[in-house]
Amino acid sequence: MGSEEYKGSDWGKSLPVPSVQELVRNDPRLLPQRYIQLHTDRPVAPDMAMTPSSSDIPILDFALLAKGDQDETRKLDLACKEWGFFQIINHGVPEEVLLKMKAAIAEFFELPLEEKNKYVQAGNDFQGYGQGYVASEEQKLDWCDVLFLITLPHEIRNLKYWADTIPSFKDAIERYSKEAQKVAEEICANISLLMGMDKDGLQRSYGNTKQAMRMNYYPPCSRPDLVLGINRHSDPDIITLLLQDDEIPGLQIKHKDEWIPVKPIRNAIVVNVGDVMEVLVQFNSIDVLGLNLVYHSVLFVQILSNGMYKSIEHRAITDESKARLSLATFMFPYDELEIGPMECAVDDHRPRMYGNMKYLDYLRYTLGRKMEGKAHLDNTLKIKSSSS
Ligand SMILES: O=C(O)CCC(=O)C(=O)O
Ligand SMILES: [Fe+2]
Repeated sequence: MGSEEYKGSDWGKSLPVPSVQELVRNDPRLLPQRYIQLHTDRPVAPDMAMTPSSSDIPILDFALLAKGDQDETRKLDLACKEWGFFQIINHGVPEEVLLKMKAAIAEFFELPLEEKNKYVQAGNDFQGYGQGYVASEEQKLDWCDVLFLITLPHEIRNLKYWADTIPSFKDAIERYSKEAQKVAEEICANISLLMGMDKDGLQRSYGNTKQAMRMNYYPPCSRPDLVLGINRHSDPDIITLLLQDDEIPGLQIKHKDEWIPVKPIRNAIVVNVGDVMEVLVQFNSIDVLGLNLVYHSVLFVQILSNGMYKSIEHRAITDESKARLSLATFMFPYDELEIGPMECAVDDHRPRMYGNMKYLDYLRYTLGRKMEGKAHLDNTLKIKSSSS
C-alpha cells in the first residue's frame, strides 16, 4: 500500500479555532460563549469531588497478566465487561520514558504561539496543532488545545507536524510509542485468550494497526463548572492507552449513568476499550466455551459479537488554577478493514447488533462530527432495533 494513502489527510478535518491557552494568557477570566456548555453537559459540583466509586475502577498488574496469571486475566475480562476502563501498573514502561514523554508535551505547549503555529493543522488534515471534532461554527468548544500525530508505522508519519524546535521531542515519542505498542498488543493478546483463541487471534483479525497520539493541554479555567476540557465521547479505535497528569485529576467515565473520576495513580497507564473493540471483539457467554468463532480474511473480519465489551463514554473536566496535560495513544485498524458481526453468529437467539462498514468510513464519520457520547457508533454500525 502506498504511503500516500496513509498520511491521514483523508481522515477528515476539523475547523480552525483559537488557542485556548492563548485566550487564558490574554485574559484568565474571559469565558467566550462558545465554551460554555449546555446545562445538561456541565460538570455539576458532585462530579468534581473524588467519589468513593473512583477507587472501584479496576487496577490490573500488567506483569501478572503478561505471565498468564489466571486471576489477573479474569480481572481483565471483568474490567472490559463492567467498566470498559482500567488502570495498569507494573506495565514495564520505564519511568524515564514516561517522564520524558510528558516533559516533551509540556515543552511543546510552553512554546510561543508563533512557534507552535509552525505545526498547525493544514486545512485538509486532522494531524497537527489545533483542535479535533470541530464541525460547525455554532458548536460548543472544548477548553483544550491539541497536538495530534500519527506515530506508527514509521512510513506514514508526517514529520512536518513533529516539533523539531524541541530537540528531544522525536526521541521521546519514538521511545514511548514503541513501549505503548507493546503494552497494547499484550492486552489484545490477553483478550484473544479470553475469547478462546490463541494469543494472536485478535491481531490476525484486525491485521496491521496504526498508532496515533493526541496530546491534550487543558489550560486552567476560571469557571470549571461551566466548561469541559474534552466533551463526552468514546474513542473510535481498538484500544486507547492514556497517560494522565499524576497530580491533577480530570478524566471522568460514564458508569451506570454517573460520571466517575479516574483517580490518577503515579506512573500508571489508563486503558480503555474503543468502538472497534466493541464491534469486533465482543462475545456472549456461549462463546467462552472455547470455540474459536472468529473468522478472518484479508479485508473482511466477521466476529461473533453480542455486546459484552463496551467502549465507554468519557470526558475531561478542567482545573481552576492549574493546567493539565494528558496523552491518549490510539490503536487504529487499517483503513480498508471491514468491521461487523459474523453471519453464522446471528440467529434467532443472537440478533445481529452491528452492520458492516469499512473502517475508514467509520473514522471519517466520527472525526467529521462533534463528539457526542456514543452517538457515532449508534448512528452507523449499531442496528437500531437491537435491545442493548
Ligand atoms: O485528558 C483526558 O483525560 C482524556 C483524553 C481523551 O479522552 C482523548 O484524548 O481521547
Ligand atoms: Fe478519549
